[in-house]
Amino acid sequence: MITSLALTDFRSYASASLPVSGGAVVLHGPNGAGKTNLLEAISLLTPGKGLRGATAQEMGRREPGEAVGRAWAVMVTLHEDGEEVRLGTGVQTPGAARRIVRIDGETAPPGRLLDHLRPVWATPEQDRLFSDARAARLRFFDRLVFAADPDHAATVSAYEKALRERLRLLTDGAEGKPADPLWLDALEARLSEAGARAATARTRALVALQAGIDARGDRPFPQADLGLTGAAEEMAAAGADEADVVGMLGEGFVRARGRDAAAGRSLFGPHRSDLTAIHREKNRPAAEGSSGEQKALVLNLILAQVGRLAGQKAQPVLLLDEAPAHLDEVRRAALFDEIEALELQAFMTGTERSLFAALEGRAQFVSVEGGALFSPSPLVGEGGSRSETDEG
Ligand SMILES: Nc1ncnc2c1ncn2[C@@H]1O[C@H](COP(=O)(O)OP(=O)(O)OP(=O)(O)O)[C@@H](O)[C@H]1O
Repeated sequence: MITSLALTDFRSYASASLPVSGGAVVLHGPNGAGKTNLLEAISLLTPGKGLRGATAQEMGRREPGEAVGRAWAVMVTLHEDGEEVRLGTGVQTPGAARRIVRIDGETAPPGRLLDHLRPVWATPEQDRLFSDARAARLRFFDRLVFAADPDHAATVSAYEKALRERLRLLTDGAEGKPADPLWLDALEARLSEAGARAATARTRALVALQAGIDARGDRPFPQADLGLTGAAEEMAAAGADEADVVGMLGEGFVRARGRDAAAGRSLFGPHRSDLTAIHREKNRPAAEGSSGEQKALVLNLILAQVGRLAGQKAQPVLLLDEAPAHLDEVRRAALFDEIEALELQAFMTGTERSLFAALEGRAQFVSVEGGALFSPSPLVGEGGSRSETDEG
């Protein structure tokens, strides 16, 4: 459980800190107050670019007129099996491109964060997840996969790195410098192995997720029948050996060389796989659903996933940006009840406190305004009041 949070020169925050209670934390305040920035900060305590998909440079605070973002830091303290663990991330020089990760003060590879915390998020961008571009949907799904299967993050990033290198080699070749065939073979071998591993992990996660969704039939959220497109995923789902998937991908990459070089894009491989969903009750593709329906489908998927992770040492933490605003009252109440029932830690944003009326007395309410955080409400289980203000 996250017990405190501190930000330094992160986005709109010069310096802010917040003691956090377990369960639901409601961040409310006007547009532009910094609510999403706070969720983004927590989303950086997992490998990747966080919930905005932004670069480390964009995250450093800039005063008007400043061209380069400052050095920034995000720190959280966790309670884990009775022990305190400190996770931190940030950059030490203004404008640095690569953020570093610290666990209990020691520099650590980002993947180690997943030993402690598994943030899962839903943002307004996902309201059109199923009708949106394929790449965004696959990224969303991959994140759900690696919340339960940390190795998947490393697999996907190794795959993407090899894919970029192969394309560079092929496009250099198209400009007259022939690609070194041995290097190309080596890259494609690496790609095929990582690609097969990723496809297998996705397929396994899909089965588990679908089971989780099916077990949630009594909830007032729409259910999805999920599927994965992509030759590698289809082979994995049919029970093929991973070695056979590696072989199929290897041949595919060789065949695609000329086409990829001409197009300047990688047109073959499991980076082009897709998550499909049928709205079960309506028996229609989720892509045709309204944004409210898509949001509810996405939340059901996320809740099924965090439900699987709840109670494990590496704790799931749910980050819901403006989710309640997009749900009707019944689903909103169901969401809040579920967060409580699963004993999840969840940070939720909304412009109006009234959207969270059902949580009054059951959650920590934090008012966010102008880069400052204020939490005057009595905290659940503590009987007293606690307040915290920081300069913005
Ligand atoms: N690097 C940065 N330096 C300084 N300010 C920043 C930086 N990046 C973003 N901001 C500011 O943060 C504010 C946006 O904060 P955020 O997105 O968290 O708002 P919000 O409270 O979620 O608003 P909404 O309700 O509209 O979604 C904007 O005013 C933006 O200018």
